Amino acid sequence: MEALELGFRYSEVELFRGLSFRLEKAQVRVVLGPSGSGKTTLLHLLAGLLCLQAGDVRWEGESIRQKSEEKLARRRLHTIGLVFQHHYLQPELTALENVLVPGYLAGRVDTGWGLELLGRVGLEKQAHLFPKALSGGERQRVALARALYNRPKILLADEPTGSLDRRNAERVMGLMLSLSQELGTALLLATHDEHLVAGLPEIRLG
Ligand SMILES: Nc1ncnc2c1ncn2[C@@H]1O[C@H](COP(=O)(O)OP(=O)(O)OP(=O)(O)O)[C@@H](O)[C@H]1O
Repeated sequence: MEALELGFRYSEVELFRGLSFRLEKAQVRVVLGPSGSGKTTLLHLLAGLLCLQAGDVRWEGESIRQKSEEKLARRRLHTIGLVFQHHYLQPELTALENVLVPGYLAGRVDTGWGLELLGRVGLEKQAHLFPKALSGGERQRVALARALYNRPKILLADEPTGSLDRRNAERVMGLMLSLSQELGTALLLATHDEHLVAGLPEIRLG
């Protein structure tokens, strides 16, 4: 993924301008900046969820600028995995069914792979539980498994540990780093928590 001279403003407030960087296969970068500096906005632009103003975003060398909503949505399924501060699991689906949702959307459901991913995040025994029966850390681990189901090229994570205690935050962080390395997925992680990501290469806003 490539960001080329990205700029964005909400009316009078300019969040950033001339922001360029590349994310290669399995590369990790952290977006740091105070509250309101535009971390979420940047991730939404990179995911094609917000209209570009200045500059461009390229997925695997291809500009997303001219793509229709429909084309973008189809490409996004295989290109981008998303994890947010809130897990956004479907309450009426089990952990396994939640992990399989991107597979349904992409027309490629593989229960074995879903179970394997749940195993990788330490939740094989919870596969058939509903989200309400899981702890906060467990729900976020299901959300991570779901984000990786289609083997995306890039995982975009927006404050993914923001609602977890220290121990769970470190566990989710560790899993995100190890699984994305293993699958060759690049990771771009926005956070306030500088301690949790100390030593990782950063993009600083604000
Ligand atoms: N739809 C919108 N219309 C106007 N201003 C907006 C809109 N969405 C966000 N903003 C403003 O843009 C700024 C950046 O928001 P953004 O959510 O990207 O920041 P952030 O760095 O992710 O913040 P936080 O760390 O608090 O989540 C904020 O000042 C916010 O109020």
